[in-house]
Amino acid sequence: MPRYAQIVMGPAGSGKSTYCATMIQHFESLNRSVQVVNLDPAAEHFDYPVMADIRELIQVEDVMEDQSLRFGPNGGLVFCMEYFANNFDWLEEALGHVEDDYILFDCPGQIELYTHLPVMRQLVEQLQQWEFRVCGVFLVDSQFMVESFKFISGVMAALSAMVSLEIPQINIMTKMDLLSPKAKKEIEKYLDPDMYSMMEDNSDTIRSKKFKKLTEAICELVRRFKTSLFQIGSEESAQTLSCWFDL
Ligand SMILES: Nc1nc2c(ncn2[C@@H]2O[C@H](COP(=O)(O)OP(=O)(O)OP(=O)(O)O)[C@@H](O)[C@H]2O)c(=O)[nH]1
Ligand SMILES: [Mg+2]
Repeated sequence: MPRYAQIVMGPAGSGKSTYCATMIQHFESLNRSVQVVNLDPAAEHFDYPVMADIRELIQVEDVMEDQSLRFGPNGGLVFCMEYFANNFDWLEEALGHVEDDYILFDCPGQIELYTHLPVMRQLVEQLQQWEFRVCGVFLVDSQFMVESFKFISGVMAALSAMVSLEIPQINIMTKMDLLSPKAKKEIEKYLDPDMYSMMEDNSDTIRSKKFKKLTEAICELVRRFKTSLFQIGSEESAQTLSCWFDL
């Protein structure tokens, strides 16, 4: 029997740990079991029991205190994640060999982990070798997305993770309860958006022709990306993307 994993990603403070804690409650109410692995070596606390915690392997604080390394918080985190990637046997032992497991990986918020560093992809490949079916869950704070240009930026971050990991990915807007009444009224537009008409709505904001051209080029890039995803056969990811863009 395969095992299942969600890689829970997103910028700092987007709600990853809250999502994991909420999913545990949700699974419990369905009488199903789900386990969480904390992969944030700088985590201070979380509201869920963990089956494994990367801090047992390495902690950012220890790396920063090591005078020979001279890392700050971000460099320290990258060092920890690279150390983790070189020690996947620790994870293998922590996961054990329980069939039919469902595991959430609560990841750190440094966006570079999902854009150009190889560690998350290495993790995905390793999990797949251990016969996990892996999907990505990318969280973005909805408060930063209810304006067209911020929305494009959030979508690009999610897209980077999709391109980098090449796994089915669900993109989630979090903290909807904190939206202003006005933003709540407008949210439908962002759940099923038409990027080109959004640009028209904001023509006042786009003062520079060059900026408008750049925005159009980004929309076109996403449209082409969708096509190329179909070509390489990753249809599930392309369908997720189409939930964000009415292309
Ligand atoms: N109101 C509200 N607050 C939320 C929601 N999701 C998360 N929060 C709050 O947002 C803050 C950050 O949430 P976390 O779950 O710690 O975010 P994170 O992505 O794990 O953060 P890092 O691990 O530091 O990157 C906490 O104070 C949460 O209580 C939500 O849906 N609604
Ligand atoms: Mg967290």
